[in-house]
Amino acid sequence: MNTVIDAHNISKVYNKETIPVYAVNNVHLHIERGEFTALVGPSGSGKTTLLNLIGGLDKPDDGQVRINGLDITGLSADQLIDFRLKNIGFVFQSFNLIPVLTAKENVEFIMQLQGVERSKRDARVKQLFDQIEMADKLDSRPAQLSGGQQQRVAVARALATKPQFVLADEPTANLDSQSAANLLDIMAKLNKEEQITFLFSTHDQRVIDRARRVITLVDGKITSDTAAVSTKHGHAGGKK
Ligand SMILES: Nc1ncnc2c1ncn2[C@@H]1O[C@H](COP(=O)(O)OP(=O)(O)OP(=O)(O)O)[C@@H](O)[C@H]1O
Repeated sequence: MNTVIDAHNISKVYNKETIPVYAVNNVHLHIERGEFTALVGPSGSGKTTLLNLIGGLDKPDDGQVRINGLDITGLSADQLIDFRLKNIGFVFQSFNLIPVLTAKENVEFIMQLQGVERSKRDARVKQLFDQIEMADKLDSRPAQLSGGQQQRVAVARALATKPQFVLADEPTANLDSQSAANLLDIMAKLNKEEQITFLFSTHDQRVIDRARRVITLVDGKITSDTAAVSTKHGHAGGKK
């Protein structure tokens, strides 16, 4: 067992003083290294809230989130920023690239913040742009790239510092079907060849079909957790 994410009975309640909304309601979730898992559920079911709690962008009202055994709910705001930089890659539906920077600079940015020396940065950037099949677009600015290309750069940025896992909140929501399929191919390849752990929320059935495990949230609770047959993790299929 190599648990990367261990969310232990976590809850998040909005509007506590008026009409409380249990956005995440007593959720228990384990993610093992190397998973390729989709979080699905109707609009408002709590997917973004759960990803934000796991990624340390928000704190639960109850319960604990452990990443590689470390309880991140106990960290201060500054410690969390540092922890996120070093351990978690984020991909958002709106890409969130910095418009004035080139694709290369967007990917390099966090490594620069971390003081990674130039030769190591260059080597990592080259490797990542080969992996996202965009070695010819290093110097393009986001506005010169298609949505699919921008999202591939966002995936490269998320991976630049070799995080423990990548959280992707509806990564294909703003992509046409061909770009979505291409992004999924790249994510699946990175997962298979480099054992990068992906947890992504989605409404997109084609994305759901590519996942090896599908977790369904309804009203802030996990209502089903299904693994595909014959994954390398030995999940036998059906309900976990
Ligand atoms: N900052 C907030 N203040 C109050 N309520 C919130 C806040 N953020 C989310 N909620 C509520 O929490 C619930 C879960 O929202 P969340 O965004 O996590 O759902 P979701 O499954 O990601 O939805 P979608 O698929 O539409 O993005 C919803 O009822 C939402 O209205």
